[in-house]
Amino acid sequence: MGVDVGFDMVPRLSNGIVDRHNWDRFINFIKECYKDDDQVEIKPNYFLFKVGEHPMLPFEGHKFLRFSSKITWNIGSYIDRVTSIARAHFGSRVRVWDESAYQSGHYDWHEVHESLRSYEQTDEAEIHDSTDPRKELGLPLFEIKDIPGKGKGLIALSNIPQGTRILCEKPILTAGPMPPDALDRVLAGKLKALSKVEQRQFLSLHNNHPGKYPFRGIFKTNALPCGPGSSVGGVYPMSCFINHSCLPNSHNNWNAAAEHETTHAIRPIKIGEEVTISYDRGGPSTVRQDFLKKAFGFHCNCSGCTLPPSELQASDTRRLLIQDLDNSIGDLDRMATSPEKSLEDCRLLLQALKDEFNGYAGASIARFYYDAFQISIAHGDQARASVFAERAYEARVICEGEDSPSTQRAHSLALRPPDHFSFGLYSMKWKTTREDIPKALTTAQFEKWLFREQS
Ligand SMILES: C[S@@+](CC[C@H](N)C(=O)[O-])C[C@H]1O[C@@H](n2cnc3c(N)ncnc32)[C@H](O)[C@@H]1O
Repeated sequence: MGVDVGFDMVPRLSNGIVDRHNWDRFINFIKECYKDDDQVEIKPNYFLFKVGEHPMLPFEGHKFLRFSSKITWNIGSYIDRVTSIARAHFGSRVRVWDESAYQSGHYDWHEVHESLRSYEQTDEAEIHDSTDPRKELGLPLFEIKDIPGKGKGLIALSNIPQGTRILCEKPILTAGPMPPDALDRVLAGKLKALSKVEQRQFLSLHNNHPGKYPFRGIFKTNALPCGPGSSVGGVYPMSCFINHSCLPNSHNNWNAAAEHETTHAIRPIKIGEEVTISYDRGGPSTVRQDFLKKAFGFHCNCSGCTLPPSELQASDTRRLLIQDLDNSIGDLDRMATSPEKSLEDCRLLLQALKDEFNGYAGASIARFYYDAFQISIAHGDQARASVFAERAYEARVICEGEDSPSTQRAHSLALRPPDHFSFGLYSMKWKTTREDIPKALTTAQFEKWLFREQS
């Protein structure tokens, strides 16, 4: 017998880039604190504290639920110190409990023992990440190669973890919309002013529209919009070699502040795999196929378009659902009068995106968490707005990096939701503060609270 004391991580950490980064900092801190202590042993996958009941801290934070032990003569100072370091890194997520004060932990012991067992196994992707010498040495992550049926494309030379910045480039040139002859003339003028190397880079790009206006043809085939919906396009030395997939593994983004284009891995990419982005505008496979044929002159044979018939039908249904939900979330009258319905649509849409993109929906996830933020803050709910903005931030870090203005904006809104212009715009009927974010719910309960689901 005896009483247990310790802390639980509530809600548990995700395997996303932000939580991983915070956990790594915490683990490094622990390592530094106990580097001269024989009672703390570094095992391949975790720290083992050889006091009390030998509590452990794994190197992979998403596996961690609890640090605790029965009270013995030598454990107290270890529990206290690890708890205060954890608190400094994770704040109110660290839930302290003490059975001698009639408090019990948040998780049941079955869950905790399962998490402890998982410490022994290392995730396959992480083995690749940590042992890949190319990444360590800063060597190129890809090569440009001929790809059957697609012209050239980018092939990964190493395993690329989610969130990695694969490319960051300034445009060779940019241009806005204008009639074909004028565009060709403008481009010819811009080309003349470039260096020989840049001229060669531009002229080596693919042209889907050969004929009267060769410069315009190259531009139309390759230009990436300078921001969502922008009519100005930019042409890049390497980013323009990235081919399309309807289930892309990467996301490209124009950073207006830095005036550069980035490409980030939105899911882990295996060595030898092609790096892909999406050129399409959504919708079911036939609509995507028509668009890609008309705008880019190819028939898409990506893994999303070549699913077996029943799976393709399910995917098409999800894509239509995503479009319908997107439209209804954009209805401002509904957001004002029935915000709970708009929020429910966000929940359904996020679930449909996760199902359709196998958990890696990239920037769409950030966009719809931001919609959920707007719905909440427009009715005065700072608590939920803050959580939604934090999730939009985490998704943006993966797709665009910390230096993107949208990422930074999501981060500051997570800290100060009322800074948003629409704070209380429709009502204050959901009024809360950030202090009202619940701290003692299970993950499932927390999600229900977040989306205001009736139980
Ligand atoms: C921006 S370029 C991409 C690089 C191009 N493959 C090259 O060799 O320069 C766009 C063109 O690449 C080709 N392409 C891109 N994605 C493709 C895909 N999934 N299947 C076949 N062709 C593709 C099409 O010809 C398209 O017009």
